[in-house]
Amino acid sequence: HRGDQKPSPHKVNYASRGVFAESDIFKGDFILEYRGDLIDPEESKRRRRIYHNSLKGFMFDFIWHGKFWTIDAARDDGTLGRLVNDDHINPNCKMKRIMVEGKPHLCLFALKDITPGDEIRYNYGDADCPWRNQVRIPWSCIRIL
Ligand SMILES: C[S@@+](CC[C@H](N)C(=O)[O-])C[C@H]1O[C@@H](n2cnc3c(N)ncnc32)[C@H](O)[C@@H]1O
Repeated sequence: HRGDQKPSPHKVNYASRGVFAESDIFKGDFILEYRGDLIDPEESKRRRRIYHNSLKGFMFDFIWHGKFWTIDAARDDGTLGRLVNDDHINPNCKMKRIMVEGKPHLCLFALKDITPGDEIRYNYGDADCPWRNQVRIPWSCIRIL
């Protein structure tokens, strides 16, 4: 859905995409995975150098076994994880690191019951997210779990 077509309970008025519940989701439910390329810091740095600013906002940095990793979801593969927006004040879900066959996956779980029409949002973390200060710079947010 586009955020400007469906009313969001968060009342943030920016022209962008977001993810909205179509059915009931219950506290603790798995919602979706943040899918993309799992890359190391060197590759992450290389891609950040060549990416347009608008693509950098799809790079999700996290720490796993004491090392930095990135899931790069810049390529639009049709999955929804890359379209979920930030809410650092009252998020309704949380991104967690899940190990599957020795590799980390980023999975979103409901923090509370979510009803149809609610926008799905998680806290991007201690990130430098310009929109949190009401400054409209629509690019680059580095998330660190
Ligand atoms: C992973 S994308 C989320 C999907 C994005 N809204 C889109 O349409 O592609 C992250 C980007 O979404 C935007 N974004 C996420 N949360 C936001 C918020 N609370 N307010 C304004 N922009 C937000 C920022 O541009 C950020 O770099």
